[in-house]
Amino acid sequence: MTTNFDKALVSNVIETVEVSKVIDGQAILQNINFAVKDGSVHGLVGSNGAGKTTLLRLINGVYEASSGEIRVFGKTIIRDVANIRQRVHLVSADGAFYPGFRVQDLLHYASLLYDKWDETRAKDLIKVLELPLHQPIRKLSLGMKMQLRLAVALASRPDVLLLDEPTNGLDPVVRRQFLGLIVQEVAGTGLSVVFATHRLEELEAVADDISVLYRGRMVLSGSLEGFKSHYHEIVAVANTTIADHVWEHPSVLAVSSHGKIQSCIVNGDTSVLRQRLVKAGAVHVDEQPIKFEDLFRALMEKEGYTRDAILLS
Ligand SMILES: Nc1ncnc2c1ncn2[C@@H]1O[C@H](COP(=O)(O)OP(=O)(O)OP(=O)(O)O)[C@@H](O)[C@H]1O
Repeated sequence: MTTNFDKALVSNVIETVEVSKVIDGQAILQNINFAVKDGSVHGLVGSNGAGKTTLLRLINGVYEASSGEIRVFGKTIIRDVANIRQRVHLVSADGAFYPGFRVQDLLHYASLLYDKWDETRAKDLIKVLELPLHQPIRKLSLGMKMQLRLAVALASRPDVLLLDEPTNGLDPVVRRQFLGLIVQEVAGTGLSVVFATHRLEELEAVADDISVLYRGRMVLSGSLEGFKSHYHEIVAVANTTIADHVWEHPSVLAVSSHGKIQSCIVNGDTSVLRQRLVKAGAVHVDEQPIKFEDLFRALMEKEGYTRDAILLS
């Protein structure tokens, strides 16, 4: 039986409802609710080992959920993996390749595998990515292999592209080209993308929505615009250290101090805190937009995720 996908009827191309994954008795993901809007780029970030790859593998049907439900285009995926892989393409550095194949052999193989294979698109991509058609795949560099994976993925004309740390190993010029291709594809074809990465500045440039995982739990999910309008950085300059209790407010996510300059990340209205800071002796209080990277760090710190530097003697 094949699933009859009807993209036109759904606004979320991917939905996970209370999804958990247990491997060898270890809870890898717990009660994950995650939704990807049609035609959007959804960034997936988190600490190392948070469960990003596992979530992508669940969506692509590599893994089966231990509990909960995964819907692709509104349909539960459980027993239709082959059909899903025609429409939901996972690109990751450890994806299987046939190292003895030449680039052109792989393209031929992919053309037989994918129903919607676009030969013209494949040739164009190989050309712009400057990939050597006659070279065995085992002789390609890490970055070239990733570019080949992207070319195969885009030429297979998926509805959803799952990218697992796709820009690892790419030089800055190729990385920019790679991101440009993704954005172009989303704008031109309505492709939806889930983009797992540690490069938060890349996500700020391309993502519509961002979800943050920490130790198998979803700690934040929403639109990048929404985060930017809700979270702000308050910077206070004071001649003395502002007492800890002044910063203690439910809206304050994290506080940091650099001598006379102290700052914090605030969720929501900043007016109460600003007044408290002035009362506590701040001579200058300023509010500025937040970078997602700073919000991410503050969230991780709040979750208790910190690392000390290794001191070498
Ligand atoms: N097949 C497996 N068997 C046992 N444990 C696994 C397996 N796959 C993943 N894990 C564990 O699940 C957790 C989440 O791993 P996952 O690769 O999904 O995280 P990630 O967020 O992609 O990490 P990173 O950013 O470091 O790539 C880790 O603790 C990992 O060791």
